[in-house]
Amino acid sequence: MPRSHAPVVLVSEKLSDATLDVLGPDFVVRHCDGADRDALLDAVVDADALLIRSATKVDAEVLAAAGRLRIVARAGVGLDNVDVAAATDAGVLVVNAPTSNIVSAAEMAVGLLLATARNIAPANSALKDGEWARSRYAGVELAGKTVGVVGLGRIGALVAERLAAFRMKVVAYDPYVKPERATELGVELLDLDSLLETSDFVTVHLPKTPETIGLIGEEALRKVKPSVRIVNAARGGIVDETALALALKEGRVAGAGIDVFEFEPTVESPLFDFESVVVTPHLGASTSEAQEKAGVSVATSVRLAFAGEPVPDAVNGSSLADMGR
Ligand SMILES: NC(=O)c1ccc[n+]([C@@H]2O[C@H](COP(=O)([O-])OP(=O)(O)OC[C@H]3O[C@@H](n4cnc5c(N)ncnc54)[C@H](O)[C@@H]3O)[C@@H](O)[C@H]2O)c1
Ligand SMILES: O=C(O)CC[C@@H](O)C(=O)O
Repeated sequence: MPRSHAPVVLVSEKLSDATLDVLGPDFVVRHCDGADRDALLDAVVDADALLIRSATKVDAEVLAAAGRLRIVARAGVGLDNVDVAAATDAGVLVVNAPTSNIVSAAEMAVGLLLATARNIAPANSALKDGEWARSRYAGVELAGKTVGVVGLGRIGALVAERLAAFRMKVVAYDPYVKPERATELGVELLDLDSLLETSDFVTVHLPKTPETIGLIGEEALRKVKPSVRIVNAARGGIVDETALALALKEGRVAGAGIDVFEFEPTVESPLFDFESVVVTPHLGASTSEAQEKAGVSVATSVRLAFAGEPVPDAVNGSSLADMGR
């Protein structure tokens, strides 16, 4: 492809160097800050492809500004920041990298769960502040406890396998999963209420959809054991932060591990008031391995698309030709 005719790829978030290596000289790569709305709206005007992570919101306004756009490639799993229906209407192919960061996300959830069980974060802070507080930070074991996995998809299944190795009983709620899959994983499928009533830990691995927003909210949090610890490394808003803060305050929940927030980026949440809550700034996919896989995956998809080939990870068609491009 001669450089003067090379498609313009707009990269709106930090992606791995491997992403750019895969694109190579066949593409003109430009960068902008996808979280800066005005900068994004300006830069997208002459982009043929847009490469994003979770902080760039691709909605109808961005798609309308993007006169030449043919593909949006999400270097990760969640597509809640992309209006896929509007992209389809605009003839824009949407792809993600659905397996790139699942191991990292699962390991993060297990890490948060262990951190909440053993008070690792507050004990660390207290000791560094000069306090040797052994009795204050006594915790609980995982072995013999029940963990409820809400959403038994790719990440939920990896979490289930890992927590079974800690000798936990694993139960799950996922009305869309095949019972044979649960059996294969050694997981008992339950309805949501039974999971909430019986679990010592609850870990959420759902996509953010109108159905899942607030699923773990006031009503659900009135059904849990007071000793429960809740982990959300899926999406902010699936666990309602205000309802969780109230449940913690009233002693209806013992602790939580939270990687994702309703509004991101944020430096405020009612959950920050609780020592029993460990928080991280959406780090589930932030490992060198996951970022390399995600970047290579989306760059490969972009190459395939512009070569007129089918793109296996496309979610609203299979090639640019399918989108009338
Ligand atoms: N913290 C992070 O950095 C990070 C990293 C990767 C993914 N994620 C999030 O994790 C989510 C899950 O990823 P995945 O790869 O496991 O997705 P997946 O599609 O493989 O699994 C999601 C599961 O949720 C189930 N589900 C959907 N709607 C449901 C509902 N209303 N009730 C119960 N179950 C429902 C589905 O049947 C599916 O089994 C992603 O959508 C993304 O938002 C976060
Ligand atoms: O872009 C990120 O770093 C987060 C990705 C993660 O939340 C996902 O859904 O894949």
